[in-house]
Amino acid sequence: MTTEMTDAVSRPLVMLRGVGLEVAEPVPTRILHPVDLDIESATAVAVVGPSGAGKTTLASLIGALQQPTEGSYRFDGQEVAGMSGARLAEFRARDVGFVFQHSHLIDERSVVANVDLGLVGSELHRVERAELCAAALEWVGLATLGARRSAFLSGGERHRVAIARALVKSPRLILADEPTAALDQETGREILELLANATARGATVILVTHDPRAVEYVDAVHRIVDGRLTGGGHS
Ligand SMILES: Nc1ncnc2c1ncn2[C@@H]1O[C@H](COP(=O)(O)OP(=O)(O)OP(=O)(O)O)[C@@H](O)[C@H]1O
Repeated sequence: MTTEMTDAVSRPLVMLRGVGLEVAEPVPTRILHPVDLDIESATAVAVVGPSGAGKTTLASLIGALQQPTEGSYRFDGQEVAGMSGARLAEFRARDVGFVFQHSHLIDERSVVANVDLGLVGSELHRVERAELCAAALEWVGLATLGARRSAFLSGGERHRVAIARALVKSPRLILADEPTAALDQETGREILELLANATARGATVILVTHDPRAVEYVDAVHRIVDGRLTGGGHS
């Protein structure tokens, strides 16, 4: 095997080297101290730590929702830090599926129409889109609810739809920020399990969470305290 091939096989999907964030306004503030972090492809990891520690900030840098003020961020070997706004938007649209604390569905639309929002910008034919949406809904266990108006769903069902919307384009990365915070215990577990199972589809899953149960579902846990990654471990 050539060196290049070995690199391609073994390199992490997400590779951060000295990635940090300092904001200038209203006063210069260090939000994230330089972080080195590798996340392997098709694994699930949790980012944990106290409130205000910098978990969401780290996730937003990995999801390219904002740019670091220093360091190198390689996604599958490609440098993301320093990409133009248009290329970042392309990267997010193609490679990242976002799941948030609240499901952010459009209540007036059907379940399947909400899932289809995950394909906005794709050039797929309507029939292919419908097939992908149906497959995503089946995967999250809602195959029979496609036509239902989203306003009539339970909290757990809404989250499943949000996960289907994130997964429908088969992104390589899924970023879930506090996905269980608004759910009861049992439903929270189901959602954690569903997200962790996305690794079987080849997705890499990052869970930002306060939920101590999340560690049971992931391959590694990374802890942030006061804007510093204090070490990670495989669970
Ligand atoms: N753009 C910004 N400008 C100023 N302060 C910021 C900015 N982004 C984040 N912060 C601050 O940085 C700190 C870390 O925020 P972050 O949302 O990453 O924490 P967190 O660990 O996700 O917290 P929580 O668990 O409460 O959601 C907070 O004090 C937040 O107010």
